[in-house]
Amino acid sequence: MNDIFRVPTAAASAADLLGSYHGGDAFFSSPHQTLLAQGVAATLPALPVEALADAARDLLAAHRRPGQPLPLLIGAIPFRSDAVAQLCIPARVHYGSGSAAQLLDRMQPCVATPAADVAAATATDIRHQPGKQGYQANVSQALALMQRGVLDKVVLSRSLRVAAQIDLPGLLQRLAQRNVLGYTFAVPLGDTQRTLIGASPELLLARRGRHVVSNPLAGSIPRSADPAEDQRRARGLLQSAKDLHEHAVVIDAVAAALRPFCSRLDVPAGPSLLATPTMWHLSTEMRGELADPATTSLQLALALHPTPAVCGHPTAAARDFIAEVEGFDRRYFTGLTGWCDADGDGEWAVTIRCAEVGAHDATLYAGAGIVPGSEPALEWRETSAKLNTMLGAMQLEAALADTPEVQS
Ligand SMILES: C=C(O[C@@H]1C=C(C(=O)O)C=C[C@H]1O)C(=O)O
Repeated sequence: MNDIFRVPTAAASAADLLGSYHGGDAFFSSPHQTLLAQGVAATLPALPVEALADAARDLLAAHRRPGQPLPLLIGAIPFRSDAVAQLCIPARVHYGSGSAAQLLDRMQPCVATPAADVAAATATDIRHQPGKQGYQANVSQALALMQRGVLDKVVLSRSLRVAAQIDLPGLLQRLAQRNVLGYTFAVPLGDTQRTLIGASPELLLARRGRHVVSNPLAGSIPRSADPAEDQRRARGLLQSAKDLHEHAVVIDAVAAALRPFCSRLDVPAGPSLLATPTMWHLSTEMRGELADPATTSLQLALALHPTPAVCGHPTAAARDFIAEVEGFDRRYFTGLTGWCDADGDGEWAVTIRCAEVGAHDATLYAGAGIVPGSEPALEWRETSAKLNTMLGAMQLEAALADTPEVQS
């Protein structure tokens, strides 16, 4: 777990900050620290991704004021390198400490709260892109390319558009309450009146001083409500040759990208299990020491992005295949969400288990890693289980179960 952050001056509890969130604020919580950011002091201009880290460093340096809190940038970076990042220096940042247990205690009343914030979304209000057949055909096509040696791994995803009016504070509270060990976020997307919101279990990169942590996840199976079956699935995942290969592809790529920045990098010999309320994942936490303490968390995160956990391997072939077959724009899904301060410290989560929420609709996303041995029907089921993180918090699980496969 990312435990390199200890809140220096805890002005509020994480639960207080969650209770203070309003649409238009930015919110980011990890298991050890919570940030609530309000207002905008400066916005990073639209830039090619290669220019982002230097521009961020310059903007943050220009906003350092003696005697004032350290400025930070918070926001989201899209999956594609040619799309626009949403990063700003907020006018005010409130820091909260908060263990998972504290959040749980404080948020318990939410469990009993009825779904007053979702305006009766009905089955016909849900649009799949692609639908089940199309998604499974994409998986089959990827497997054929793998047989020809063109691809080693590719992550194929799908989206769901739900017509509903969603109360963002209520949704954020339920996401945080249900995913206390993850990274819960809300980022306003410029002046579009849309918000990126989610609860990711995956830490791409955290840096504090010289210490860096990365915790990639890859290789997954849905949880079961039956405890014995749940344990059987977890044990099976840890022994599955297909999933261990899918995981190793990611760990090798992340370690190779991080190593040039580090004087030391410790990579465990094999993965462990990580549980979310909906999924089991194979997880490897690597820790290192930076060779050059001037390397920022944003610079490191961009050097790792996109890992084969969200794109594939080789990267360029996987990216091309995704653009060709997926049939929708991922936008911020499978990008990065987090923050970086003027000292270069920061936390960047992989933007998954998320939705883009507008005034009258939300688009939800989920993907799954495809490697030789993957089965199209099981990958569809895996992505459905991943969608349940958001659908559950929106209290729409039942609506999805009832819906016919309506494609947009
Ligand atoms: C792409 C997603 O998840 C990614 C893919 C995983 C997998 O295929 O096993 C696991 C975690 C994430 O790295 C998603 O949740 O949408």
